[in-house]
Amino acid sequence: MIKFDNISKRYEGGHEALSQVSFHLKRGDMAFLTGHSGAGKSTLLKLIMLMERPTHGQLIVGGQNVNRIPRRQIPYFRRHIGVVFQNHHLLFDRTVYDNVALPLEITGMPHREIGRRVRAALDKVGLLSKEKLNPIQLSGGEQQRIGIARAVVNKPALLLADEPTGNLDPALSSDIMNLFEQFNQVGVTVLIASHDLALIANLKHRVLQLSAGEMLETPRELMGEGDSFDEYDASAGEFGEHDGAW
Ligand SMILES: Nc1ncnc2c1ncn2[C@@H]1O[C@H](COP(=O)(O)OP(=O)(O)OP(=O)(O)O)[C@@H](O)[C@H]1O
Repeated sequence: MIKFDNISKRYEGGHEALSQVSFHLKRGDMAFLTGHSGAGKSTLLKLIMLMERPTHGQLIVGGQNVNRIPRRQIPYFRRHIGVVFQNHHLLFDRTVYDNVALPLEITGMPHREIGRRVRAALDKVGLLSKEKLNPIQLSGGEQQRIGIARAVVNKPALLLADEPTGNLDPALSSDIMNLFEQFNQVGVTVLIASHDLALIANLKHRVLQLSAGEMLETPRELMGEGDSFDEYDASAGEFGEHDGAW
């Protein structure tokens, strides 16, 4: 699903944020990305979602060489990727429902289908009863769940998260990680950047560690192309009672 092959990234006028990073995350994998502040975690995620481009090396995401994806194709490429941020970027002048519906509205999906998918996503994060509220009326943990519902409403093959539990207490953080595990268990590939070493140690997933832009984990499974998005069967991601929506 994701294959970094000797990737380096140097920001304009800056130093090298990533140096010759290689790793392979296969379809259906779940991994954590750790490292000190400034180690390059956000940069690595930004390369995967094409918010930044590598300076050197080959990066394959969903079977596509990202260097060859033209700018106009980027919005279509991103539809396969759900992203969860620490500060969830919710719109506080819209309802919970509208926030989660946003990624579907821009695809021009029919309203009935949007309603079905939004409610399925809210159900997955346990917040179906809050759809009419404004996010400001929700707790920090609930707001983060809304951010997750919005990230998965498109049924992405790949879920990225940048410090998704940064503002939450340990119990809520653990709940949020359980949610990511549930999505992973139904086939979604998950990569989570996190500082929370205690939480990561408990969860026993693969850990990719960055230090000053270098990947410390011995690269595994570097051979072969990344798996393509096309092979991902979103219907395989079905769980819960929602009539086939997932
Ligand atoms: N747009 C940019 N322009 C120039 N330098 C940048 C830019 N974005 C990040 N950097 C630099 O690249 C390095 C890696 O930053 P990055 O945000 O990827 O680290 P991080 O591991 O996510 O850190 P944190 O945990 O603090 O968020 C840092 O030295 C940072 O200052």
